[in-house]
Amino acid sequence: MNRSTTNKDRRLYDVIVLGAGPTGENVAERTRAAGLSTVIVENELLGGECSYWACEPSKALLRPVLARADARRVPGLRRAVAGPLDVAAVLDHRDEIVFHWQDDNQVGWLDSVSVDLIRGHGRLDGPRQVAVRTPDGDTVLLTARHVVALCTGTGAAVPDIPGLDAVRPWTSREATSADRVPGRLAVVGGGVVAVEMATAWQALGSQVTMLVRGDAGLLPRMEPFAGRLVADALREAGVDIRFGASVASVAREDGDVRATLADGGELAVDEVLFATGRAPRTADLGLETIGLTPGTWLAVDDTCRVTAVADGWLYAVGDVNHRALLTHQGKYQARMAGDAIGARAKGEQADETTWGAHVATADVAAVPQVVFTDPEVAAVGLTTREAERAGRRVEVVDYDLAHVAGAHQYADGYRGQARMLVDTDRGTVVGVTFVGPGVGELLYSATVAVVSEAPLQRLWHAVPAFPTISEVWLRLLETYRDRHPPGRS
Ligand SMILES: Cc1cc2nc3c(=O)[nH]c(=O)nc-3n(C[C@H](O)[C@H](O)[C@H](O)COP(=O)(O)OP(=O)(O)OC[C@H]3O[C@@H](n4cnc5c(N)ncnc54)[C@H](O)[C@@H]3O)c2cc1C
Ligand SMILES: NC(=O)c1ccc[n+]([C@@H]2O[C@H](COP(=O)([O-])OP(=O)(O)OC[C@H]3O[C@@H](n4cnc5c(N)ncnc54)[C@H](O)[C@@H]3O)[C@@H](O)[C@H]2O)c1
Repeated sequence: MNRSTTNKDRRLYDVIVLGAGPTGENVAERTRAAGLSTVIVENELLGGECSYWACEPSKALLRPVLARADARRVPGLRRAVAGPLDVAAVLDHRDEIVFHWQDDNQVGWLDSVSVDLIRGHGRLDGPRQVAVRTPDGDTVLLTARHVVALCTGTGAAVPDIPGLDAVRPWTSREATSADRVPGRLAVVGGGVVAVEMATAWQALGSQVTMLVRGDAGLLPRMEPFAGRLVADALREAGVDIRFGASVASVAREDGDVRATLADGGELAVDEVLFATGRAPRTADLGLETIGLTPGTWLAVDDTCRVTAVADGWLYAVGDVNHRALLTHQGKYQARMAGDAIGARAKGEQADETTWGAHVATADVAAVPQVVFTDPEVAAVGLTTREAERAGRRVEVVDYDLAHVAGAHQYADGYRGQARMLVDTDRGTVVGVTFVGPGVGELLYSATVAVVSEAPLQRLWHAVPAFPTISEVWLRLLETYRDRHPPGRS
């Protein structure tokens, strides 16, 4: 007997959320807070990629690496931290941070906000309809009175290279959950996952080789000096970085992974990590039942409503809409979209004005990101290249962080760089990039400056404490002022 066709359970909710990553959880919390009955469907672990195979475990691996690097730059402390990392302790701590890949804590939280949970794989089955295949083979049919919110995130995108399946390469999942250190690790890609994981595994004992296609350098979406400073530091740490290196094929022979490069070169390693970007988890979501194409990113308006669907019942929030693939942006979108859903369900107009209560304006104007390498990279708003492409009139203000008193205190021989982009028409800050040890915690100040569109004249009154690295703000303002003395047109 086929239980899936006989054991059907039908339920009605105001809101159905597919995917209980950080985004889905926050959508559900907001729609519930608006008084809407809400169910969330999850087919792996509550907390999503971020909690178990992305942000949390990667930062648990990186924190000791960065803390040790910082300590080694403090006179009087260097010798105390000269030894290798305690790898077993680092991996144990990582396991604790991810709750040993158990989600009981999150289940308690969901209960506390009165959101129902159905475990299983959800698929759309026509407008406002969702069919959930549960782990025991039953099907639960859900109907949404108001909204279905797709928050299904992304998985690793791996290129179609001959031999790849047989090699069983690492993706971000293995790179964040591995329980032993490969002797030799190849990292394909030069983006954020690649640089963070190269930093972590090199420090944990692997000999890391980075294979980076093209000549755009590392972190190609950021200011070029960020990738240069990170590359310099990775090389000093012993990483072999090969630019212009494309992998043509891979094979596993006698336990080794052998990568053949497009230029004919070869590399033998114990594991290969493909850190080559993300793909939306929309291939098996039933998109075809509502006229959309499976496997595609879902384009949305600023309230996260899917633009290609009529009647406004479908939202796509977080990574899956491709606006900004970051946990904090997904949660921000979730707050805005969840409140918009609540308002619309009451028959009210959503506030869609720029920076309004129901729109994710920051996705296009002020996305903050910290890359947890040594040195850290912290950036928000436009880069110089993005400003040029958008035809924005900006002035670039650079400052060497090594000249800031707080940086001297922070580390002997501090190396770092800061860039501020000033909108010359409006006299406001539209982009900031900091590179250097400890700059991650400076980023919120830059985010507030960009989001508040505070005139530079007012920022002079935001006095940074002496002697902190945040005095770089004063130096950036002075640099700009000295180029534009009063009275000079
Ligand atoms: C290695 C790595 C490190 C990262 N580090 C950071 C960082 O430091 N800071 C940061 O801001 N971002 C970081 N990110 C990005 C961050 O992980 C994502 O932006 C974030 O997880 C997106 O959240 P989400 O809820 O949209 O999707 P996800 O976290 O992917 O969650 C989606 C959920 O939906 C579930 N699901 C999918 N399809 C279905 C279905 N059909 N039915 C039921 N459930 C389904 C999945 O099982 C999953 O639980 C990192 C990413 C990687 C890969
Ligand atoms: N600290 C953080 O905030 C953090 C950390 C990790 C990941 N993330 C987010 O997760 C997302 C995914 O990160 P990612 O590093 O996987 O993607 P990415 O898009 O940042 O980088 C992908 C890299 O792979 C390269 N690449 C793509 N296809 C390739 C191919 N076929 N062969 C060789 N190289 C190829 C690209 O040129 C690029 O260098 C990003 O949007 C990032 O913001 C954030």
